[in-house]
Parts: sequence; C-alpha cells; structure tokens
Amino acid sequence: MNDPSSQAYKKARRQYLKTTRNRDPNIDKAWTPFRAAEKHFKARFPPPDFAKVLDLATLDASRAPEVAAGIWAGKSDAVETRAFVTKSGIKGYAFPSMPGLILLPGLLSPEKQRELIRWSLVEHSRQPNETNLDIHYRLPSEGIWNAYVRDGSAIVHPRPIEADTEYIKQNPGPRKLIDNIPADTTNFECLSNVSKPLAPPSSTIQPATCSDLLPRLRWANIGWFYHWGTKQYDFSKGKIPVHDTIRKICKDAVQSVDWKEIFSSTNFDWGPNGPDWMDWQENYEPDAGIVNFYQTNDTLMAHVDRSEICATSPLVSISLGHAAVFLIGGLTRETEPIPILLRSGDVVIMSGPACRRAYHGVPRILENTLPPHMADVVDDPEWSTYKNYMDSTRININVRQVFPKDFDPVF
Ligand SMILES: O=C(O)CCC(=O)C(=O)O
Ligand SMILES: [Fe+2]
Repeated sequence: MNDPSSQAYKKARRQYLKTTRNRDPNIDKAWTPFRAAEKHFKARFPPPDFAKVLDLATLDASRAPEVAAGIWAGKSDAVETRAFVTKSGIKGYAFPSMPGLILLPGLLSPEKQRELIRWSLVEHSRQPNETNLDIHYRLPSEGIWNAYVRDGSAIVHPRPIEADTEYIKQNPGPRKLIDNIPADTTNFECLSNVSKPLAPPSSTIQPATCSDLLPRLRWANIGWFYHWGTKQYDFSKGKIPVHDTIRKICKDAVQSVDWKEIFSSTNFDWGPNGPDWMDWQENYEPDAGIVNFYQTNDTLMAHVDRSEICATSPLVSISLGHAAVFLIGGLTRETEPIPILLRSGDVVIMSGPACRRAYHGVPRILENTLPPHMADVVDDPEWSTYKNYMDSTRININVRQVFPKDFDPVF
C-alpha cells in the first residue's frame, strides 16, 4: 500500500481522485488539529505518514516478528518520551508533554493476551453484561460468541417493540459520542436521577444469524451499567464486580508506576480536593469500563471519558489483536494529538488533570497486523476459532474508576 507502484496504491489513488474531485479546496482549513489528525490517519490515500507515529515495539528485539508481520511501523523517537523501569522491573514510558499518560509496551505475555481474548468473548460478552447487540436483539443468554461457536447459522430475533416505552434514538453499531456534562461529586446526584429511557428497538431490524451478528459486536459493558444514549452511568441497576483477572492487571499496572516521579514536579489544578496520586497505590479500585471490539474498518472518534466522578484517577486500557493508531491530545480539540501505535499486549494508563479527561480516539485499525502469536497455536487446536475472528479484529479492554474509594454513593 505504501509502494506507489503497487496495485493497492494505484487503486487507493484512483478512489481518492474520484471522491475529492468536487471537494471545497478550503475544507481542511476549518478542521481542528485533532480532526485534521483523525482525517490523516483514516485516509486510505495518501497513506498516513508513520514516521510521526510513536512505535515503541520497534525497540524490543523480542517483538521483531510482530513488527515485521505488518507493513505498518512507526518510530521509537517520533514523540518525546522518558523511559523508566517499573517497580515490577519492566520498561515503562512517560510523556513529558502530557504528565499522567503512561505506556507499558508489551506488558502482557502472548499467553495472557490469548486468555484475555477468550475471556472477552466467552465469559464477558453475555448476560448480565450488556452489549450493543442487546439493544436490538434478544440474544441467547449464553452470549453471541458461545451461540456462534455452537451453531453459526442459528437465528437471533429482534426485540419486540414496546409501544408504551419512552425511547431515545440510538443505533446499533459504532458508539455514538454525544456531549455530556462532566461528572463530579457535586452534580452526581442530579445526574443519577435523570431518567434513562430505554434505547429503541428499530422496526427495520431483521432476524439475523449468529455469524452475521458476531462482526457487529462493538462493546460489552464492565462493572457499573453505562447508558450510551445519555452517556451516564445508571447506578440504579447496581454493579457487576470487575473480573479478578482484569482487576489484577489494572491494579498491578497502576501500582507499578512511581507516581511521585510523574507528578511531584508538576503544578496542575487537581480540583477542590487537591492531588490524589499519592493515594493510588492504596485506593485505586476499578469499578467500571467497556470492552471495545473493532473490525478493521471501524474507528472511534475523538471523545473525552468524563462520566466518572473520579476525574483524575487512572484509566487502564489494554490492547489485543490488530494494532491501531491511538491519538491523544489535550482538554480541547485544538491541541494537536500525539499519535501512538498500540500493539497487542500494550497497556496505556491515562491519569491526572492533563490526561484523564483529554480528547482521544482511534482513527485507524491497521490491517494485517495480527501478531504471529495469534496465529494457529500448535498445542491448542481450539484457538483456530478465535484466530478466525481475530483475523479482522482488535479488542480494547478499557477500565475506569467511577467513585473515589471514600465516596459513599447514596441511591
Ligand atoms: O480502543 C482504544 O484504544 C480506546 C478506547 C476508548 O477510548 C474508550 O473506550 O473510551
Ligand atoms: Fe475513551
């Protein structure tokens, strides 16, 4: 694709010339720096410039087969980073331009990555956890993955339309990103009392087979219920505990960072209660989140995760399967974002006032970047079903803390 003499390049160029023939030549002048970066990395033509993308896997000899497997590779010095060694002895990277952003490249072993993929599909994408498919379909209680493995041709029926339900418009498929009020401890009660109407089943939805629906799985909720229409947690539905494996990965990652080194020389406004980083070692406790499933053409537009009462405590994000370009900017879309190539097994932490509520997004899943350790595993014949799904998929497990540990929610 990056080779101008290749068929793929010529095809993308023809397509580009066709679609841009009547475009206003000043269109890009109105874009914010974040939007311009999204457009740049989404574009099939001209191919994005990966020399500007931070790719720390290129420094790790043990990941050379993974880097070589895809045609996409960035540069280890594309963005200024500060390397450090975590308390558990692995390499981490901080970003002087954005204190609170931490990258732990290849933190998870290939075995752990495969375990988390199985967990996401087999154990997690099923009741009582909500998925995007539940909005329109009456899914089997074993979940879409288990139903698919048993019989891909099994039919799943749409939910019946209940005439007296107050609906808001919401479509299945990609997450809809609407502006919402940033949550904090003062508006929390008012936010949690806003009525949360059910999403509307659509009258146009047809029955579908499990094989048709599986690639349309986009997200599965973790912990506190989240309502995508209103972008608020629905605390009345209670909380499902965060699975121990996930909780441990997140806590270990957060506790392995020397936060004093990250924050002690900064002077950010941490809000009315002041800085809380000195408590994370003891008080960080994930209680919500989402598993995102991306097919290679999917994107996640610029957004801020601000529904959590905790506005600064760490958000931990685990990447699995195909690599992606992750953009993270500032508190508005006017800040030019940093592009980071996230590969399978990488863990990102977003924390503190400069980063936890910064705009971020995923404009591109990089095709053909499934690492070799996701290919058929000789001593695990069952893996091939997962491999077939992962051939077009990236999974992101995105874990947050909604409540400060000493905040007692009253419902
Ligand atoms: O997929 C990712 O890396 C980021 C996902 C994300 O930002 C979110 O779930 O809010
Ligand atoms: Fe996010």
